[in-house]
Amino acid sequence: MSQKAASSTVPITVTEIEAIAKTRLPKNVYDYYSCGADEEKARDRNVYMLDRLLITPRVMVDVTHIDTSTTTFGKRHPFPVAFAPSAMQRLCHPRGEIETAEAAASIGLSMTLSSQSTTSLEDVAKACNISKPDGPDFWFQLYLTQDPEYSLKLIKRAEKAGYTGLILTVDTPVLGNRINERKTPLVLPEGMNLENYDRPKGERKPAKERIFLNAHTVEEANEIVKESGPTMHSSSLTWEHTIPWLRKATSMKIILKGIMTAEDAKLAVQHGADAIVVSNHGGRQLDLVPATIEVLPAIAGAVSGRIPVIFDGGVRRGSDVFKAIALGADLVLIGRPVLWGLSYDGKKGVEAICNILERELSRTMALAGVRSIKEITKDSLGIAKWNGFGISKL
Ligand SMILES: Cc1cc2nc3c(=O)[nH]c(=O)nc-3n(C[C@H](O)[C@H](O)[C@H](O)COP(=O)(O)O)c2cc1C
Ligand SMILES: CCCCC(=O)C(=O)O
Repeated sequence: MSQKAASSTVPITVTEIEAIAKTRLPKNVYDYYSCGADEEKARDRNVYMLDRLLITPRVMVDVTHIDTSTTTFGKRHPFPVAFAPSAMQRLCHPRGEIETAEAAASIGLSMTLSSQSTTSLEDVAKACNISKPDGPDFWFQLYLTQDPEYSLKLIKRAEKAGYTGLILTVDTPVLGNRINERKTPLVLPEGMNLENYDRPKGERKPAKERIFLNAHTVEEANEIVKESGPTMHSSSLTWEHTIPWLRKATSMKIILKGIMTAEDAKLAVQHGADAIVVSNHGGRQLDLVPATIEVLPAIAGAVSGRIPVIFDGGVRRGSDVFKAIALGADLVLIGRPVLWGLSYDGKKGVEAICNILERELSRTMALAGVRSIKEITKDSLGIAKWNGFGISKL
């Protein structure tokens, strides 16, 4: 190894990039990004359960050519990773969501813009020319609001701007109990707004200076809605009404984010969802739920290839992507790693995160003896036996 390489300070793992981001972000912003709900057990379990899975490598396989690419909805992804929606990215970088979108476009990975973005959906679309036929898919994440007409306007705007998928987040009827956020409420600085919500100029922010258009309890929601009006999130989504209503409203793909059981996955298929995201919201909603990797096999089994199964929660290495694919995911979303990359070095930082994950995935595949995404199956995985020595195959 050359002296230069040996003394390089360039971060080479996602964890190293997070450590740098932590030193650059104000404490309350870092805490908001990193936190989970309640005792953060679900957030930590996502990572812990991925770590418990072991890879059982096969040798004497010619791995001279590794192909990490995959296709969903007819779009080719250079590797099976896309960006999860995450709110308020200008808190980590002055150009926030635009830098993230530029990184997505340059690497060719799909991105979901949060409805709670600090850059408007139109500005992101324009900056990155999201309708380019050879570019990646850009999806728009939606929290349905109390007033369906208000949501409808947002949906129409997203469609007109060129977003091809609508990710409806279904795990947030009320906000999870985020202890840090309750103790030190995060208030957006002057000049920063939730740009997709077209409140008339000068109208005050939601009650109690909440920046989230959501409440911690149903009682609080009923109180706040009187003051904050139609932008308040809805707690009344149902299988019977919500998907048919969305179907009428838009021709974008409808993707349900926050599915954690095989039963709900089947209902999503029955009600015509185009895809689901297996997600516990990065452990930020209900604490003490299973890790997403634990529920993935049953959900993938229930869906049985009828629609794409997208996965998120705790993915920090290429080997985590490998494990999720092995257990039935078609595509893997990363949430916090994008925020760490953005805080570290804007677009370049997000690209660095992607490059790290791609290289790690490709190396994992070569060392495990598989050559393509299709060849990654649960045959490559094992788990240490609870009560003794040895490995159980999954
Ligand atoms: C700071 C932050 C903001 C988030 N904002 C949103 C959001 O606006 N909409 C949404 O559906 N999910 C949101 N999520 C959840 C992510 O989309 C994703 O499910 C989760 O972060 C995945 O876990 P990971 O961070 O361990 O990769 C947010 C997550 C974080 C950490
Ligand atoms: C109402 C939720 C706001 C953003 C979000 O989803 C998160 O912080 O996890």
